[in-house]
Amino acid sequence: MLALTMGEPAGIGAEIAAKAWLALRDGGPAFFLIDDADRIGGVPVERIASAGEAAAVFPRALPVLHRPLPFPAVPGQPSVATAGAVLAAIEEAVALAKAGEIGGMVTNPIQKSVLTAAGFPHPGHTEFLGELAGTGVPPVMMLASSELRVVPVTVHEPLARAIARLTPELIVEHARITHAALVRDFGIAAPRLAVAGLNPHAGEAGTLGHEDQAIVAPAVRMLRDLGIDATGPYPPDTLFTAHARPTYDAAICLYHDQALIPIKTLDMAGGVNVTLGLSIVRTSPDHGTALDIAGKGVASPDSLIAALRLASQLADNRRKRA
Ligand SMILES: NC(=O)C1=CN([C@@H]2O[C@H](COP(=O)(O)OP(=O)(O)OC[C@H]3O[C@@H](n4cnc5c(N)ncnc54)[C@H](O)[C@@H]3O)[C@@H](O)[C@H]2O)C=CC1
Ligand SMILES: NCC(=O)COP(=O)(O)O
Repeated sequence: MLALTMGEPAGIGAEIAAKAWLALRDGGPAFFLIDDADRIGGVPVERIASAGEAAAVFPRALPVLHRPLPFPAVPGQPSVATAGAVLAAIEEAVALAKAGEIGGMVTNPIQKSVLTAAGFPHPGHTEFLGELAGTGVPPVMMLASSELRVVPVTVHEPLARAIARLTPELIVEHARITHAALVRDFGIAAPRLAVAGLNPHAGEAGTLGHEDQAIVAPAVRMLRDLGIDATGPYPPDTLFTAHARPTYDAAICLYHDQALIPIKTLDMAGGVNVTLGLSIVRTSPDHGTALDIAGKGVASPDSLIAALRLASQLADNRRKRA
């Protein structure tokens, strides 16, 4: 059983949750929604009092752990007034996962600017979950699809600051956490990591920037010394071609867009965001709140369905290895 959080109530979360239930009600994986049950439309809904009731309900209705909003959300118009409920749903799913009542949690997208305005101190779920369910290593973001897995070493920060923060140690730490997760959660016995360069042509032997030789290449050497099958730095413009992708299990990328542009361009509908390095399983769709189409009935549930399926697989793999 998986828990799905409400995400931003003014976004597409409730709509894609209902559509995902329609797609999965026969074959699963089963999930329940933590949200205000009164605002879920278009599908049969049943309130549940606990996670344990969800499995029996799922084949006939979308099970909802009813957590009322302080006032009705207006599609496309997020409000700081619902921030408390949004964050409480995430905390409740984490608590259920830590208690072993669910196999994992899937998060609907949050409107980060609104949560920041409400005083939320984290850039996103990833860092918040690191605080709630960390394992002594930093939480690491992975975006995964059937064609590509990417891990950005730096994430939600201005690009200039991200580049200034890059060190061999930071790259090695992210690559090690990725390697461990590929073994434990994805069931890959000997993962191959490809490390992207930073500059055009991975620095062209130092003539187009020093970072590839001074920071990225030493990180790759350190990883190989640790027994990890890491190679690079690779010129970023050819690392994601159809020819290159089958040669590695995950690409370690140096900043947010280096990782997310290729995967969203290749497979926006099938891409899933996974947080590595947690004590629990967490996935989410790769897209955001889509305020521009909220309430219009046109949102695609495909990435959420992929996130639910992947969370279920990761939970199964963890159970088997435990
Ligand atoms: N895991 C999370 O909580 C995430 C949250 N966000 C947040 O979402 C908010 C909006 O971010 P944007 O950059 O505008 O990205 P976005 O993904 O919400 O929207 C980008 C474009 O894709 C379309 N789109 C997104 N999901 C769709 C779907 N399921 N079906 C059909 N069309 C879809 C939107 O209509 C829009 O035109 C921001 O606050 C951002 O921080 C963004 C990514 C992940
Ligand atoms: N751009 C990816 C993203 O915003 C996901 O963030 P998170 O909320 O999963 O940390």
